[in-house]
Amino acid sequence: MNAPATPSDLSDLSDGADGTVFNGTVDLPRIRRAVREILIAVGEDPDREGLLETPDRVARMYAEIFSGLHVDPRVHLKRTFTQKHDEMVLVKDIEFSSMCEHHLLPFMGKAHLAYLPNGQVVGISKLARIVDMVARRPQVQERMTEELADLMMTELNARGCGVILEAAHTCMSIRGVHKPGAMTMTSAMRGAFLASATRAELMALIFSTRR
Ligand SMILES: Nc1nc2c(ncn2[C@@H]2O[C@H](COP(=O)(O)OP(=O)(O)OP(=O)(O)O)[C@@H](O)[C@H]2O)c(=O)[nH]1
Ligand SMILES: [Zn+2]
Repeated sequence: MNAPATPSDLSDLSDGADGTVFNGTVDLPRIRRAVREILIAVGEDPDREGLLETPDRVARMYAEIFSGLHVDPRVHLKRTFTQKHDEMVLVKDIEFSSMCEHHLLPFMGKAHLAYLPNGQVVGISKLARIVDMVARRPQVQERMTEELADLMMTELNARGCGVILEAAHTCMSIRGVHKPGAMTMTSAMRGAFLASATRAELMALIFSTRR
């Protein structure tokens, strides 16, 4: 069996076997071939009119929703500016959708990102940008939560940070255990947010104003 292709393998290639061009990071022709195989395996006819373009659509879709594998979210946290503000900064209700690595089905919900600045703050949109980037990978919710916390803590030189994700997993609703409405909550606390008072303040800011 061939070793899985890495981004650097693919970035050297300009054309796929069927003459189409790679986007530099994702092997689109390979995905097309695989989707065609899946259609045959489930008993479909990939040559019927409605399915003719499906392998290509799915390939382009995966290139989009897994684009976070080929980018470094730290770029968004490089530009900080001096601002006296010793209290918590929280951006809450950042909507995201990601892909469960066990079933390749979406999980989607909201991310809440908070940090305690250390003389420098970052543009608030950048916190939403790192959520978007990290979300576009196959993963489990716990890892996504931890990665966001580590990114903020390290890149912002923060005194502390807290990340809370709440998400619905379609692998738990449309199949398997069939529990639509179940929400999975995960949190990752670093530095000053490990103190119960700071953690409690964060929870109150996120959840107490909700109807
Ligand atoms: N901890 C965690 N588990 C997840 C996440 N996404 C999916 N899962 C779970 O991953 C597990 C995979 O379990 P398996 O027994 O290997 O797979 P399965 O037979 O398809 O399991 P069922 O979903 O129970 O039908 C399931 O319990 C999923 O609910 C996630 O983000 N975090
Ligand atoms: Zn799943």
